[in-house]
Amino acid sequence: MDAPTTTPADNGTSGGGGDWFAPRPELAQQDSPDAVLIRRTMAEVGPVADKVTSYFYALLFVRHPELRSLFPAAMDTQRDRLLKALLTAAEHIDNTEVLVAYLQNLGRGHGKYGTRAEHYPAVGECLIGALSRYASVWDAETEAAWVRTYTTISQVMIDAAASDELRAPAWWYAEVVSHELRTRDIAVVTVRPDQPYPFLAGQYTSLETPWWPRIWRHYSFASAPRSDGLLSFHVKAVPAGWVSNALVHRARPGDILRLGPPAGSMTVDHSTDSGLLCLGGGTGIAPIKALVEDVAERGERRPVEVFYGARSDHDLYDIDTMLRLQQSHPWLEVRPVVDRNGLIQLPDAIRSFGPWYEYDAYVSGPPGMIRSGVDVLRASGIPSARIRHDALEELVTAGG
Ligand SMILES: NC(=O)C1=CN([C@@H]2O[C@H](COP(=O)(O)OP(=O)(O)OC[C@H]3O[C@@H](n4cnc5c(N)ncnc54)[C@H](O)[C@@H]3O)[C@@H](O)[C@H]2O)C=CC1
Repeated sequence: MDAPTTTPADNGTSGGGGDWFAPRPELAQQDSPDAVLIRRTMAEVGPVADKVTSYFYALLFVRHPELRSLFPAAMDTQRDRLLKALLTAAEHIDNTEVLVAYLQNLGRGHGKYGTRAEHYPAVGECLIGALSRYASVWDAETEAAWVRTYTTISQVMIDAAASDELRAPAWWYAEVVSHELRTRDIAVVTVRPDQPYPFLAGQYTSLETPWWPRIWRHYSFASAPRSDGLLSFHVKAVPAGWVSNALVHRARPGDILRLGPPAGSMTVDHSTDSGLLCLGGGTGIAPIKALVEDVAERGERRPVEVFYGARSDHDLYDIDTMLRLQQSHPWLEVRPVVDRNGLIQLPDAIRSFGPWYEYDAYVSGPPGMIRSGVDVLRASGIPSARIRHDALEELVTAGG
């Protein structure tokens, strides 16, 4: 199961990185009775999160061996994703808007795994089995709160998946039509989906290669939707990244990949004409390029300022494309930012320009860069609600 998708910077799901059992005491005042019990359990099991996760999967596969084939053969990266997503959802049980958006997206993304409505009770039963074993207080009231919460969670996901099934396939096959190695470890991979693939510039998809079945990784679309229906991704092979290495070093034209549905809300708000301030670090430039194309296609003339960061000149693998776009569009400014021995990092560069408080901001790149980028943007006067980036939980696995 996926972790949260794109979130505005301030909704609380993406700021903290890995600590997924941490209670959120600042929300305690508005908590419903169920939320109080849910958070208490989460605080209690936090210190033994690993054990809870192992026990949860042990229960699931022993009691429901038929579900094993829905998960990858090697469970290392998957291991805490399902539980983490469920607990993230439970944590937001009182925040209907965030919860529903998050769960609908999760429900949609699950068709590609072969998840069906009847699997949800099995997962719920094992979730409760694992929590009840490790929580220090587990009484009838706590169990009832978890059952109610899980029922709400699964119902939203089931409904979203069902309504999506009527509109779109659970996954698309996509044939690699070109594979261009830009540096030793970065490739631009272009694919042709077997059916129309509707998405918005700035979104991402999940992708499975034929070499690692059932291992899905997230990649942002590197272009706005094109009239020929082709989709491009910028992929960097990372150490121990099975999918990324396969895509960079093995994929060739003719290979068939699978794509999940599009996700993410790092998209352009066309209802305003505010300027766009975009920070793209490394392959994080891909969705930024898509956003620029989107503004250009709409014929908008709002200012767009792109800061494109890389560790070295050589790593600015897409600078020619960005500079070409700049030449064609007077409203676009592209500024390459190369680290000087780590002294100046991408987010620092925006401090020398501005003012930015009237801009909408878009941040894309490694999780550390997104975190510090959001801090710098806030400090420069852009309200959190106008800073968009994909959820950090997604990016951690996106690296693989
Ligand atoms: N939608 C998104 O947010 C997307 C995110 N990505 C992610 O972007 C990453 C790209 O990796 P690489 O190309 O190896 O990037 P990289 O490690 O070479 O860094 C790129 C830029 O980010 C800056 N940076 C890195 N860590 C920083 C930190 N802690 N604080 C401030 N600045 C920092 C560097 O100074 C450099 O300018 C991957 O993790 C990938 O998952 C890729 C595509 C889309």
